[in-house]
Amino acid sequence: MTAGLRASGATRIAPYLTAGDGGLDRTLELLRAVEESGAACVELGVPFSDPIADGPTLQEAAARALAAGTTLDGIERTVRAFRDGGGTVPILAFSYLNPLMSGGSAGALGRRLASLRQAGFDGVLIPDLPLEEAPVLSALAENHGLCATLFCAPTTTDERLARAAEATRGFLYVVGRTGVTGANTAVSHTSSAYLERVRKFSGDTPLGVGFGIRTAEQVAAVGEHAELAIVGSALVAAIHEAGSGGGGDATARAVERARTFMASLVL
Ligand SMILES: O=P(O)(O)OC[C@@H](O)[C@@H](O)c1c[nH]c2ccccc12
Repeated sequence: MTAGLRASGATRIAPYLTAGDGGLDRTLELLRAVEESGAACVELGVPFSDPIADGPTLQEAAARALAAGTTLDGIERTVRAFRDGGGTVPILAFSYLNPLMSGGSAGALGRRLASLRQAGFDGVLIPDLPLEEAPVLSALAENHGLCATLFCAPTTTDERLARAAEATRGFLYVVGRTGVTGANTAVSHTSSAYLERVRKFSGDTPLGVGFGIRTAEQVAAVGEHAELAIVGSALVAAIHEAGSGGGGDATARAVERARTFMASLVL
């Protein structure tokens, strides 16, 4: 995955989708649509009742997905169906720790990582994983053939940035600003000083910048320093808006909106 990102040259888009928002059948079609739209990789969000780092848009999307009965097993079946249908875009399970550990008994996390891999996931992104626990989790993920992608934020000290950059796999997720996710609190730019500081520690590791990105201009600005622009809330909101309400084929409208939104991110 890393080699592909570095080699491609241009900034690429990593869309975030909340799995099960609108139902898992819709998620399957959205995966196909974003792959066809040129996504570099997909963050597939596992809905959770207490998503502490998420703003209102993604909280609501998670609540809708849970209300629709979405489970991690169901999400795995969806990714399996996507792979069986020939889908190749890398998919990262974006999940808080709790759903991954909910098997209860010792070894539940390892079993879950194994089944994610079997389903066709390539990696995991766990926003509430403490850096102190990352080496253990990363080793476990690696044993199961998954990469564990770690985060840094503007408040991360140099010392912790060095550790995160060293331990991350795939890319380093650079949280663009403090606060929670959400396109409505977009910053017009993430300071170059911050991204240059991150780059000092990350070397050749690709950087993925996320939080508040919703326009092609922002994607281009991010592209001066990073390989990936991660787009969550704005895309999830656009899809939901197009796909809710009755009449006609709501999923077809949602999927079409995902395509036009992805296209709108390219200058
Ligand atoms: O929604 P935004 O502002 O576009 O930000 C990306 C984001 O959605 C995704 O990467 C994400 C969803 N939940 C998170 C929790 C923490 C960090 C990142 C995330």
